[in-house]
Amino acid sequence: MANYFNTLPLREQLEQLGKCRFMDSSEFADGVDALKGKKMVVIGCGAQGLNQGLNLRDSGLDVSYALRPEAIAQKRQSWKNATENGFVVGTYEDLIPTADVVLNLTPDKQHTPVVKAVMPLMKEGACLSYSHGFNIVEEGMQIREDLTVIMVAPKCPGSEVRAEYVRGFGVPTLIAVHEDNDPKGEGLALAKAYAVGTGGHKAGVLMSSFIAEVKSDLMGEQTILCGMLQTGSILCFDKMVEEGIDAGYASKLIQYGWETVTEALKYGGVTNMLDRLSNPAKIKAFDLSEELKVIMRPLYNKHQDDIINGTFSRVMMEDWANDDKNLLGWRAETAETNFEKTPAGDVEISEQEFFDNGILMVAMVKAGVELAFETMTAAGIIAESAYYESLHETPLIANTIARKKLYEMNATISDTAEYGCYLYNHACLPLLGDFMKDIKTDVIGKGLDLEDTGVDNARLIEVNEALRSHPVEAIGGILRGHMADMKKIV
Ligand SMILES: NC(=O)C1=CN([C@@H]2O[C@H](COP(=O)(O)OP(=O)(O)OC[C@H]3O[C@@H](n4cnc5c(N)ncnc54)[C@H](OP(=O)(O)O)[C@@H]3O)[C@@H](O)[C@H]2O)C=CC1
Ligand SMILES: CC(=O)[C@](C)(O)C(=O)O
Ligand SMILES: [Mg+2]
Ligand SMILES: [Mg+2]
Repeated sequence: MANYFNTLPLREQLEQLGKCRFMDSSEFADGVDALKGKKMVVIGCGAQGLNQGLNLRDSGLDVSYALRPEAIAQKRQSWKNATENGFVVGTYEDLIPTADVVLNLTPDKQHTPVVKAVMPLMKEGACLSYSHGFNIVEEGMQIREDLTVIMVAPKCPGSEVRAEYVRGFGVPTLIAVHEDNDPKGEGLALAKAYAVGTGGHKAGVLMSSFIAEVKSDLMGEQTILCGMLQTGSILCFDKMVEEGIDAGYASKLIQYGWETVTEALKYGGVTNMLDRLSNPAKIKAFDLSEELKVIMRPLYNKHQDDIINGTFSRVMMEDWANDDKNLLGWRAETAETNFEKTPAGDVEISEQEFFDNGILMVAMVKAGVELAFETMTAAGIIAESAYYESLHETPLIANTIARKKLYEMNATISDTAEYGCYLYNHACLPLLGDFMKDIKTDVIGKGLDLEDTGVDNARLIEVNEALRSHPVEAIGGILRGHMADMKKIV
């Protein structure tokens, strides 16, 4: 097999990268009807598998789990996830032959062997679904021509796919039908019903392509969503402790700070997040983010370029072949960081204090969101997709850090995302070395010690105009307008 994207002429590459249409809510009027009475068999009861299955069942659909023999024999976590939630669990031989839709929710590294094992058992004309385009695009997996192949990709960690559904909302979702595998022309109906079943239609669904999804998803996770939050956590914690701030306070400010400041982002974009700061702090955060964007832009460009030309996938697959040596080594290193090893202190921090004492964190989120958005759209990703993949998903990732720090984030996201997060972190930590030397506690840990809270009006007007005029704010205003069911997280 070869990288499918690289076999295409530029014209088709651009066409596929540009597939992105925001779907009107009326297109989901049939709800889950196309899947009613159909057997949905999920392979892999992990982050996406369990949580998507819970949502689909609550939406009235018939969901069961086909697990690999050792998971059943050893009663592994995936077996516990499925059985403790009352799902039918069986082997591939038990469940696949009668399945109408097989949901491949195993790790990307396992997709080729899993699909090869399952395809011969699938009945004529069944449907195979993915939640990420890697296997089809980066590996060029060929699927039996009588099978329908679709993608329903939540732009969100598995745990929050469930959490937002339970709140009565959902998470932005990209759907696609693999053009080489839609023999009965039913792929779109199945994908739409699946997106309604997970609750994605309440947040927003894009008619996308396997290529557009994979080239944006890899970028989001390797930069703002996971990489920046990891790098920012480590740098901000070490700086605060170095400057004499109580380690427990520093740990708590970061662990819960990302969630607090990015909740403002989720509701009102970068503008609202910075509006939560005092005027002097807003200008300080703006200036820091501009500095960060200049320093980090080459790294964002490199990651996007490596994703587009297949270098990232090739390098990651070399690690797959090397028993995940880098992934496991970087995971172990992360666990040894001071931030991870310092529990959040038993100290009260008010919602506003997270902003006032987290100016640098706000600056890092602004810089990462804008850079990721700018770089994706420059590479041919359409604005709606870039918005979901940069701004909207950041608070959803921050929710995982609030639960159990970087450990929880890296355990909940896919192994592919975790690998990309560490790749970014390894490059960005040294890149920000000089920048961090000039950082003091007024922007992280203590807040500005303001004698004079006055600001220069011309500068403030300039900053406010710059905030509001960034393209991520324009598309964000439109897309958030369709999120009528958005709920507070607490
Ligand atoms: N994690 C996330 O939030 C997101 C993930 N995705 C995509 O969703 C898909 C699933 O990812 P994710 O939920 O993170 O996966 P997880 O790593 O959470 O879960 C994978 C599951 O698959 C099982 N599994 C592992 N290897 C095999 C194998 N060889 N054969 C059969 N089952 C196996 C594991 O169970 P056991 O080891 O017990 O057998 C585990 O339950 C991926 O394509 C990913 O890119 C998309 C969006 C977000
Ligand atoms: C959670 C999500 O959307 C990621 C980061 O793309 C992933 O886990 O692969
Ligand atoms: Mg993603
Ligand atoms: Mg991903």
